[in-house]
Amino acid sequence: MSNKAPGVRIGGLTVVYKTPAGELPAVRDVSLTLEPGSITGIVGESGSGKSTLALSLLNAVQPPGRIAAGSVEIDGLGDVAALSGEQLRKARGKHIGYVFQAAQNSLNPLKTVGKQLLDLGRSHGIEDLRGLVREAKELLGRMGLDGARVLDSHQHELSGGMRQRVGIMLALVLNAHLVVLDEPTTALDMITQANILKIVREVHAERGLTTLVITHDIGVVAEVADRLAVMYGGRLVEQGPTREVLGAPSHPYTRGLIKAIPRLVGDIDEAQALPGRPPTLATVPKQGCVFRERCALRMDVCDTVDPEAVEHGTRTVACHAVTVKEHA
Ligand SMILES: Nc1ncnc2c1ncn2[C@@H]1O[C@H](COP(=O)(O)OP(=O)(O)OP(=O)(O)O)[C@@H](O)[C@H]1O
Repeated sequence: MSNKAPGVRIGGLTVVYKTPAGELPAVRDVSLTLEPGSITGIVGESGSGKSTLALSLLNAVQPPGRIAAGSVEIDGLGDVAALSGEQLRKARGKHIGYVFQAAQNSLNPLKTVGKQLLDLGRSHGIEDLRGLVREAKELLGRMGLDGARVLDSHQHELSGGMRQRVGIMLALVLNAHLVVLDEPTTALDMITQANILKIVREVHAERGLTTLVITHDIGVVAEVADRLAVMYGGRLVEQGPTREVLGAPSHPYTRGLIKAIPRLVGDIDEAQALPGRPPTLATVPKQGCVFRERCALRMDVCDTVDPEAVEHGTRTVACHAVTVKEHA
């Protein structure tokens, strides 16, 4: 991979998990482009398939899951869905930096953070390990931590929020140009969360990265993401420039998500929770629109035909009601 921000093209991606009821899709026919140098936010409620999509970028979906269809083309790496073994190991870390959702608990409890950093560096053939440590301290310092102390600590000596920052440091320290952050700041209070995301944005700009941030909280990405992609029941229901999506959401689900966040609505009394619950793998409708059970705009066609993602200007929306309105 060259030394600049890669573009990523996810095409027709379907990822299934084996369940007692057979193989069921957690991500279904998702197409999404990450433009080089952009920050994309993926939002959606729990179970919508966000983490599964993120894992697919590293071809790291584990059994009982598998990529059943589609491709993930990353500039300089090719289709990662077709990579395996050593090629894949090298790509992770050095070309694709990542923090997985459980990062707070994924450190080795028996080794100090510094020892784990050196292991990471060695496993990727880094010769200048002193430089690596310097870089790690610098990143931790920027995130408000005492770098030397953190590197000397074991996992149990760090709070959840500190561990999350360690996770972000590990994702950035090898200088990968594609960075995937899955719920990177959930253990932090709101102010620290905002600060950390500001730093992520700064590092992103300084290094010229392509970044993907995954969260259930649309407010988290509102300030950092250039583009937003909204997932529901394994489908990508709306995507477009953040300002446009937040300012004038098209899909009824996006509207519901935004209405539910007091700090986006501006007034805590006006925030309204979206009624109903998101589907699970077993309850996602097999035909028709996945959102129809909770949708105020439901029409007959929604019960039988899954809406295609249709481009409306800079926006892509998968909703029959929106398509009908646009063409009226
Ligand atoms: N190993 C697995 N086996 C079976 N089903 C799974 C497995 N991992 C995830 N799933 C299911 O796939 C669906 C998508 O899960 P995923 O974790 O990708 O969603 P998510 O949007 O990231 O949610 P969360 O924020 O809660 O992690 C869910 O219904 C989940 O229960």
